[in-house]
Amino acid sequence: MIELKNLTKEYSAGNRITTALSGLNLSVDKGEIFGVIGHSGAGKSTLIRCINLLERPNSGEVWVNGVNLTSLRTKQLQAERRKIGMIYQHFNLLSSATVYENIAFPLRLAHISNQEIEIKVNDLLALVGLEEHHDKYPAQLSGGQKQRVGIARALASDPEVLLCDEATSALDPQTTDSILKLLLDINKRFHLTIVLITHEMHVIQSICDRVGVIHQGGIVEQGTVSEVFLKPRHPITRDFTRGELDHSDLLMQAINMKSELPFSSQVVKITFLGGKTYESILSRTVRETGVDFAILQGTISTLKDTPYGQLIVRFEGESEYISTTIHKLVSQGLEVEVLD
Ligand SMILES: Nc1ncnc2c1ncn2[C@@H]1O[C@H](COP(=O)(O)OP(=O)(O)OP(=O)(O)O)[C@@H](O)[C@H]1O
Repeated sequence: MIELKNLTKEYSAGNRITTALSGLNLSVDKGEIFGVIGHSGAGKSTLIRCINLLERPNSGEVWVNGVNLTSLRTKQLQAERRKIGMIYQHFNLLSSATVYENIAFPLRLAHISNQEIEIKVNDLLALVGLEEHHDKYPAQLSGGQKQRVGIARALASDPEVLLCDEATSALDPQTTDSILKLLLDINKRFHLTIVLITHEMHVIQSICDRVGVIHQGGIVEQGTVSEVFLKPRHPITRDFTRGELDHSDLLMQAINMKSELPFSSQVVKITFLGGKTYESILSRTVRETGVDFAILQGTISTLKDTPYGQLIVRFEGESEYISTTIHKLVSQGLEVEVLD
C-alpha cells in the first residue's frame, strides 16, 4: 500500500546541513496500523510528512497505492493527496470556523454541494461523537474533542490512508486511550490504512499491528509488535521496551545473588503470548520436574488484542532438573531466555 524506497532528506540552514532521513526503506500493508517509534530528532515527522510529500525527499521514491507520488506533477499530486488524510499533534483546526465548518472545509475545497456536505458532515459528527458540538468553535473544545474534529476532517475526503503525526502527544492518558480506540474503530470499519508516528510505546502497544523503530533517519528494526516488543534486538528498541520489565538495581541484585544461595539456581525470563498467557504451564511443569521457583518480577498486559506475560523467575533445584524444566517450557511454546 505504501512503499518508501531509499528516502533521503536533508535540511540546509545557512551552511549547515542536517540529514533527517538517510536511505530509509519502509513498506506498509493495506488495512494495517503501522507505528513508527523513535526518540526526538530521529526523523519521525520528516518521514510521515514525506508520505504525502508535504516534505519532498532529496532522493528516493514514495509509492502510495501503486502510484509513484514523487514522479507526479502538481495537479496529479493534489488529486492523489486527497486520498491521504492527516491528523496532527496540535490539531491544526481553523480557529475562526465552527466544528461543522472545520469538517466541511476539505469538501468545500472540492466543490461538493451543500446538501451532500450536510449529509457527510453529520455522519462524521456522529462517527466521532461530536453531534452536540457542531456549532462550537475550537477554543470551546477540550484537546480530545479537537482531535476528534481533526479526525472527522481527515476522513471527509474518504481517504485510503490516514497519517497521524504524534496525534495523542498533547493529550492526557485517558483522552489518549479514547482517541486510540476511535482510530482502531475507524481502521476496522473502513479498512483504512493508518501510519502513525509516536515516541510512546503505549501507543504502539495499544493499536498497532506492526512497528518500525527509527533512529538517525533510518529504520533499525521492524516487525509485528509482539516480535519487536517482546524480543527487542536493537539498543534503541530496548530503550523503549525497558519500562515494561524494569531492570532495576533490586532486580539485578536478586539475579546476581546466585553464589550466595545454598542450592543451584538459574534466573530466566519467560514470555507467554496469546492464550498461553492464562494457562498454568509453569506450575504444571515445575510440579513434574520438582524444581522450585521464586518470581523476581512480572507483568501481564496486552499487545492490541493479544494478551502477553513476562516473568523473571529464579529456578532452584538440581541443575539437571532445571534444564529439563526449561526444555519442557520451550516445548510447550513459551519463550525462555536465560539471564544468568
Ligand atoms: N525545517 C527544518 N530545518 C532544518 N532541520 C530540520 C528541519 N526539520 C527537521 N530538522 C532536523 O531533522 C532531524 C529530524 O527531525 P524530525 O522533526 O523529523 O524528527 P522527530 O523524530 O520528528 O523529532 P521530534 O520527536 O522532536 O519531533 C532533526 O535533527 C531536526 O533538527
